[in-house]
Amino acid sequence: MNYDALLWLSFGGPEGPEDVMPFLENVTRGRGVPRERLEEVAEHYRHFGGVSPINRLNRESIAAVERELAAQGLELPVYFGNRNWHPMVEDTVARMAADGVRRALVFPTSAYGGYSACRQYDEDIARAREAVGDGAPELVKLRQFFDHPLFVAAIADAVRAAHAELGEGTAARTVFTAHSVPLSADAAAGPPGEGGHRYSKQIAEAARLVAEQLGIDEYDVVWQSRSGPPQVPWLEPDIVDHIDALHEQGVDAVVVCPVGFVSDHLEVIWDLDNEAADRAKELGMGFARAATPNHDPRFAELVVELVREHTAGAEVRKLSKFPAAGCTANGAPCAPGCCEPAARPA
Ligand SMILES: CC1=C(CCC(=O)O)c2cc3nc(cc4[nH]c(cc5[nH]c(cc1n2)c(C)c5CCC(=O)O)c(CCC(=O)O)c4C)C(CCC(=O)O)=C3C
Ligand SMILES: [Fe+2]
Repeated sequence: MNYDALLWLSFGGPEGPEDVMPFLENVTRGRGVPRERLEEVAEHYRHFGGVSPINRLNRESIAAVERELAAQGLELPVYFGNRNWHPMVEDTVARMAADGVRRALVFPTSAYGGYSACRQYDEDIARAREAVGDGAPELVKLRQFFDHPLFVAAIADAVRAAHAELGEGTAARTVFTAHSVPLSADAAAGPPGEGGHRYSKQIAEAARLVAEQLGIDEYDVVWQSRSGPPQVPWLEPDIVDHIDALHEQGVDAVVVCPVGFVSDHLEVIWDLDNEAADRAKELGMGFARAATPNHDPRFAELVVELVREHTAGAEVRKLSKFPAAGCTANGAPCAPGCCEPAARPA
């Protein structure tokens, strides 16, 4: 096999109250996020004792992937590194080099394109290799998987289960959510010359594929967890406002599916299970939240299948017409100028 390891690359999250502010400062450095927004988000973390579930969830997924690799007879050690919190990717890549890893595949914990969901993970790879210097391993990032049949099937089953939770006979509206991004970032998503909006178009496509599998014709795609200064426009509507709008239209129950995320990290459990669920309750609406795919056995199978595309010539399975993007070496962008970051406020 031409690869020595798999690097699991994620966002990171605090693991105690004293981590919260330094973590948030890492996330927002140079991004013009107002102090009040940081204080507000810090409160969300403190509500859970300053511990985000994201690192634990990643460790659980890694264990499942290790079992799946072993079951398929693949000997590939898995390393874990994050963009914003320990284990930091720079430290992990240094350890990989010390362990003699020459070439590794990288699984980013985001299924989509766009700056925050794809290109920023390339930047993390480049930064980590640069920090290690000579002897840093070659790092090949796995492709976007929002349209992979295993991903779509796992989410479709989760949406079906959430509808079942509300009970037979409840006609709940299915609402897909993803992390909002600045409109300028979405406009710049994708290779130059394609018209942009790769991120929001891929979210819409994933939602369409899930709805199609379930035979659902009526559904919505909305956004959550907006950040940044209030004067900068981000993708809308927000899920909480959308619940109000559905209520006004006479909809009496919703199933919310966070199709933009792979695990129940803090933005899912705060923004959906608290804020959106509370609003639905206030309005007397039924509310159920579809599980994210990380605990579904198909998620580990998906990761191993993406690995096998590189190690065993496995078929590149995908359900959409979007090109298979995001697979790059050593942090290069997919194409020059692909998914450039939004202009930062001075
Ligand atoms: C597209 C997207 C994804 C999905 C792709 C992927 O999964 O990678 C994602 C995931 C996540 N975002 C997360 C947390 C945060 N995101 C923030 C801020 C921001 N997110 C953005 C976008 C995205 N974010 C953007 C454009 C900003 C503004 C700052 C900037 O321009 O970069 C902030 C700052 C405070 C605030 O919310 O204002 C926090 C704390 C966590 C971890 C939660 C946990 O700890 O469990 C995860 C998985
Ligand atoms: Fe975020």
